[in-house]
Amino acid sequence: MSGMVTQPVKVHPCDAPDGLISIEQACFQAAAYASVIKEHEEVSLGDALGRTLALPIRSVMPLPPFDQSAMDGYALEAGGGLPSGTALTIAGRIAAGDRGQPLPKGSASRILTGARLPHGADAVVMQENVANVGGRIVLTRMVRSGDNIRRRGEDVEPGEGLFQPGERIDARHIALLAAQGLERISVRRKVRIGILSTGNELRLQGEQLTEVSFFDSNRPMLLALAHQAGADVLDGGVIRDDPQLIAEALSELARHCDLVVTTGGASVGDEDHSMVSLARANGRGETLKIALKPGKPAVVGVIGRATYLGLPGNPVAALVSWLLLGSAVLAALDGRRSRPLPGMRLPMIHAFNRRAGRTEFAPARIVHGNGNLAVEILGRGGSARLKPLAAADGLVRIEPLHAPIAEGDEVMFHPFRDGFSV
Ligand SMILES: Nc1nc2c(c(=O)[nH]1)N[C@H]1C(S)=C(S)[C@@H](COP(=O)(O)OP(=O)(O)OC[C@H]3O[C@@H](n4cnc5c(N)ncnc54)[C@H](O)[C@@H]3O)O[C@H]1N2
Ligand code: MOO
Repeated sequence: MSGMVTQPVKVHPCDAPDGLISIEQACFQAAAYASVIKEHEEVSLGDALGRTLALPIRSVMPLPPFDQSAMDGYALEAGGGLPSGTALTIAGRIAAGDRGQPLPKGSASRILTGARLPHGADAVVMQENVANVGGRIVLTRMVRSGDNIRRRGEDVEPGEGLFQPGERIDARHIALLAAQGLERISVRRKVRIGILSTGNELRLQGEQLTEVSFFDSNRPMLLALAHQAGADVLDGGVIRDDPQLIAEALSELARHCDLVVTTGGASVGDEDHSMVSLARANGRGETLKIALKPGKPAVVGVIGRATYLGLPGNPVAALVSWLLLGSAVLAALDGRRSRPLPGMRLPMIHAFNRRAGRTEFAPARIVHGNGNLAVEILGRGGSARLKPLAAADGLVRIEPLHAPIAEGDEVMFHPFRDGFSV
């Protein structure tokens, strides 16, 4: 994936059979229609999760803020080193949060983890490495200056650059910002995503089905994925296969959104209206044919200031296309680096026959084969099937030339998890 790529990606011939473009090229082309959201706002640290930093952040204080003990034990002056067998009298006790007293010469102070090192001490010996003998400690191993001390500023120096704009805030960033005492940060406005489904066959939940209709599942899925991605979401409903109606709905959503997503009508059938509707909405764009299975057809473009993504109608295709193209566009809108989906290589528990040519994604679950982890593909080839997708632990990604797949062959496995999306 490549949201922030600045040059076209070279397409390897193997990645692009029959004039299909590679996934990287498709992501680049989709992201090229998006420009970074300029507006930003201040939020409290408590509301910063999932937001994208708008301004750089420098440290305002050193971390740790003072020299402190890394262990429960005894603070002492080791100087050039104290050999095993050295005996020291115990003077005082300093717990975390105590001010403590300066260390008298030739003595050791009881100290607990996180407590400020007393004046005069330059090392801490762990309590496991001393013997207590009548109010004194006897070292049971050599202690050197600096042992078990966290130095002021060893983690963060004052004035050091911490984060650049485009950093997406998660719990780790919140921890560091909180340790700096920062209460509010500047983040970009949330991306606004409008989503609609197209298709005469589709009905909203609660509507009456006929013998030729069924319920729309893509729009609810994509609304959930957009929420998971931290966006503000607008529901554009279900629109009939009428380019004029679709164009009007697109224009309306584009007025309020940074990204408009449709599913259905991305392909070449008589009722595939994405491209025509885009033009009628005074947008511009292009149809992509991607070396991707499922998710070959997609339309990418722009309507006014909104980026447009026309995803294929088959539900698994819509999901895979969203995870690839959607994440590239969202990263570009958010001014973030688009990162690859997290994944790990795992062996297949079974053989899998397929045609070489396209990168293939398939729902899969993790199984324990001979005590090791392996993956099993679910619902073979069903890009319209929802149950295997819902039962899966993630998606396997099979490289274009990997065919057929033998039992034990390694494939990339991308786990589903909370926030799995973009
Ligand atoms: N002659 C060709 N036919 C098709 C091609 C092709 O290259 N040549 N590509 C196939 C592939 S691959 C896919 S994927 C689909 C993509 O088609 P569209 O994006 O035009 O989608 P539709 O035809 O409108 O729908 C496909 C399928 O998905 C169902 N669908 C659509 N929207 C929803 C929804 N919101 N919720 C649930 N299900 C939905 C729809 O009823 C169809 O069954 O085209 C192939 N054909
Ligand atoms: O996108 Mo289609 O088969 O590739 O489902």
